[in-house]
Amino acid sequence: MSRPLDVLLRRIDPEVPLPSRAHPGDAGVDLVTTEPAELAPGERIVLPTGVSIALPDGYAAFAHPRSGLAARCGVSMVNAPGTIDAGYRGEIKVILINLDPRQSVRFQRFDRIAQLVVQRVETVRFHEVAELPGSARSTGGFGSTGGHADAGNSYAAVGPGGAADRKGQ
Ligand SMILES: O=c1ccn([C@H]2C[C@H](O)[C@@H](COP(=O)(O)OP(=O)(O)OP(=O)(O)O)O2)c(=O)[nH]1
Ligand SMILES: [Mg+2]
Repeated sequence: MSRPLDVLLRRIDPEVPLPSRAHPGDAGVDLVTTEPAELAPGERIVLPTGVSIALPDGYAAFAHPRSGLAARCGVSMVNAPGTIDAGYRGEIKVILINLDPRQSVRFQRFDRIAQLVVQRVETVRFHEVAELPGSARSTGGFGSTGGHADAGNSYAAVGPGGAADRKGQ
C-alpha cells in the first residue's frame, strides 16, 4: 500500500467523528452531517459536516454521493462531485438533493451523507493556438458514437438496429 498523505483537519464540531475509511483500499472517507434534516421529494439542502481541512498544494478533495443513499433513497448531490480547493479553510458542506418523487428522507446527526476523495490535480498553463492538433475523435461528442437512450424510448429499444442507431440512417 502507498504511504498515506498527511492532511491537517480541524473539528468545527468537537463531537464529530474523524473521517475514516470503512475498508483498506477504499477511495473515500465518509463525511457526516452535524445537523439533523428532513428532505421532501425534490428538496435540496446544504448540510454542514463539522470539519475543515488544509490540503497540500497540488491536491484537491472531491465530495461524492454515496451509492447506498442513491439506490435506497434517491438521494444525490446537486453539484456532484463538490470540489474542495486546497486553499479552502471553511467548513466542508454537502449539497444534498432528494430525487425520489414520493418519499421524504430523514437524516440524524452524524449520519454519513457523502464521501471525500482526495486527489492530485495538475496546475495548467494554457497556450492559445489558432488550430488544435487533429485526433481520431475530433469534434464528435454528445452521443456521436450512438448507443444512447432517446427521450420517450425505453433503453431496451436502443442498441444495434435500435432506435438510437436507426436515427442516424
Ligand atoms: O460541495 C462543496 C463544494 C464546495 N465547497 C467549498 C470548498 C470550495 O473550495 C469552495 C468553493 O467551491 P466552488 O469553487 O465549487 O464554488 P463556487 O461557486 O465557484 O464558489 P467560489 O466563487 O468561492 O469559488 O466551497 C464545499 O464545501 N462543498
Ligand atoms: Mg469556484
